[in-house]
Order: sequence, then structure tokens, then C-alpha cells
Amino acid sequence: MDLSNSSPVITDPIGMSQSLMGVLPSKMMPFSVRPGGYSGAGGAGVNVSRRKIEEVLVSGLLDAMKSSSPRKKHNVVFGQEDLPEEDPAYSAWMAKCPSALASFKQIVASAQGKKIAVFLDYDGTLSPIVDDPEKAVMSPVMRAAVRNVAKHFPAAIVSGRSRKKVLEFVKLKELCYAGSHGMDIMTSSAHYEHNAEKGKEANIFQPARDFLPMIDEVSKALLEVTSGIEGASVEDNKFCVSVHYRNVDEKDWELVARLVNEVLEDFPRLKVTNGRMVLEVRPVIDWDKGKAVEFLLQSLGLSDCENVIPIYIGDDRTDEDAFKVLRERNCGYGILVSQAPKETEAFYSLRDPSEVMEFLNSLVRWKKHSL
Ligand SMILES: O=P(O)(O)OC[C@H]1O[C@H](O[C@H]2O[C@H](CO)[C@@H](O)[C@H](O)[C@H]2O)[C@H](O)[C@@H](O)[C@@H]1O
Repeated sequence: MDLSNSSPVITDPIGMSQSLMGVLPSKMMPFSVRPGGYSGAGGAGVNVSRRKIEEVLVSGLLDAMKSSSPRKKHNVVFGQEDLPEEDPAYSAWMAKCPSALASFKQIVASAQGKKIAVFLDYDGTLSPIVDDPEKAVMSPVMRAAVRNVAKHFPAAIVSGRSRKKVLEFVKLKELCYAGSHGMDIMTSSAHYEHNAEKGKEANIFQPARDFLPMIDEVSKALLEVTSGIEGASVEDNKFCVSVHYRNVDEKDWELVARLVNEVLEDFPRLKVTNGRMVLEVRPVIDWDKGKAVEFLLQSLGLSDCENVIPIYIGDDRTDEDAFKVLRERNCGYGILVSQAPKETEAFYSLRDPSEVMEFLNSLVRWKKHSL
């Protein structure tokens, strides 16, 4: 597609501001697309300023794409990215966000006499990041670790994937699942804490149900526009859609940003956020992984901070919403999976899925020991 002559026309500037609000820092937003309204000049000036706005939005999206996970070599054994050289910036970051393994004693000491609830992201946390999203399988040893965790603690998977897909990967019935970034939650009766709720059937909560036809439509549109870009792929996650650019040549990233932006102009009720080499299109509703964790704690009868310590482990930007909720409630711990310093609301860190597994196994050993 030749974009050199395209002059995008913005038909709904307020809608567009919503669609890109997820990725643009507010200081980058031009005055005319701030939430609350469009205040551009009228007449011929409108098209010029609209085009400028379009450029600012595309370049904001592109910056966000570039700043997401850098490409690294993969370790053939565990599939995780190679460990970085120890450097002062990393050591300084570790001082602020220490290893959850090194801090294990402190973590369990604070949980003495309380119930621990475990929340786990999937990609990059329980399975290593791989080039093909369809091949992000979980190893049998990790599955055994998660199964053991679910035997001893209330546990849930909170993923950007569709609930069906993540269940296909995890293959464990003992857990609760929150797919589509928490917009598709299933709790099972086994987890209900209160006697009155014990007999309850598995429960489904889908706060973005009305968006299903729209998501279907945008998914098809995104698939169509990106079909000519080598390496790009679109994954329908039921209540959200991922546009993957991990396998796209960097010179084509701007094209990906531009096309996603163009498609979203027709969907003012959708927004785009970005994760690890992926643009995630989802409804503009006040719901995220943080809200999903609050919902799960509440519905499982685990919202009493005095007696419950929720632990949330995740690697991506969307997991920050959950870390933030725990930090703001002053209840439990967020653990970021990362090998590089990152700004985070998490209290602790783990380097990769193999460390996540070690941490989960340690939790189970501690629990068995304390019984
Ligand atoms: O919340 P998550 O479970 O972490 O889901 C976020 C996205 O994860 C998947 O993409 C990521 O993992 C892929 C497989 O390792 C990798 O190829 C991709 O680059 C990563 O972004 C999933 O495919 C996406 O749909 C999720 O949005």
C-alpha cells in the first residue's frame, strides 16, 4: 500500500483520542485531542491540523512500539532471553525491586497466619516469549508447579489471551481463569470461600459482552489491512485483538502503526495499548487486569486485607494495573518478571519463567512445611 499520498481524514476526533489514549502519554497529546473535546480551528485549517494530529498519534504509537520489549537472543534450554550483563543501572533497580527469591523469607514471614492467593499472567511468566504466539506452550514441569500451587492456594491465571486459548495452554481445571485482560472471568465452585457460595456453579463474568460484534469486526479489518505486511499477524482474543509485530521488519513498524490507527478511526469505542511487540486493541471500558484481580478477590471471599496476601506475578505493561491495585490497597505483592530495569508498581522481581517456577515451588514447599 502506498501511503505517501494518503491524507487521513479524521471523522471523529474525540473518538480517535480515545482510541489512542492507551499509548500516548498525556504530554504528547495535542490540545485538540485531549479528553473532553476537540477544539481545533474550523475551515481549511481543520484538515491541516487533523493531519498533524494523525501524525502525532502515529508517531506516539510508533514510539511506544519501539520502547516495548527489545529483541534478545533466546536460551535454547529454557527459551528465556539471555541474562544481561550486570550493570550499575540493573543493580540500582534491583535494590528498589529485589528478587522475590532472595526475599522469599520476608514474603512468607508477612504471610504468617494469613492466606496467600496467587495470580499468574501467562505469556512471559509461565511460558517463555517465543516468536510464534501459537507455540507459547507451557512446559510439563511448569504445569506441575502451577498444579501444586492451585492445590495449596486459591489461584488464578490472568491473561491477555482469550480464556479458551489460555486454558488450552495451561490445561488445569483447578484454577480460575481471567482471559482477554480480565474481561472474561471464570471462577469455579471449588474456589468459593463462603459456605453460602460453596454449591455455586462455575461463574462467568464478561463486562465487555456488548463489544463482541465490534471486536469481531475490528479483528477482520485488522487482519485485512495487515495481510500484506510480512511477519504481521492478528490474534483474536475474544474481547480484544492483538496485532503482533515481533516478526515484522522494523522498517515496516510505522506502517503497522499507521494502519492500526486508520482502522481504529472507525471504532471510537475501542483503544489500543501496547505490550511486548504487540498492539492490543480493546474496548474503552474502565476494566483491566487490576479490576479483574479485585473482582476475583471479592467473589472468592478473599478481599480481607488483614487475612489475605495476594501475590500477582506478571511481565507485561498490562500487569502493572494489577501491581498498582495491590500497592494501593497496601495488600500483597506484585512481582515483575523482567531481566531489565523497568519502571514498575511491583514490589519484587523475578528474571524469567524458570525463576517463576522456582518461586512457585518454594511457596508450595513452605506451605507443606507449615501445615
Ligand atoms: O497477558 P498475557 O498473557 O501476557 O498476554 C499478552 C499477550 O501475550 C501473547 O503475546 C506475547 O507472547 C507471544 C508468545 O510468546 C509473543 O510472540 C508476543 O510477541 C508477545 O507479545 C499473546 O499472543 C497476545 O495475544 C497477548 O496480548
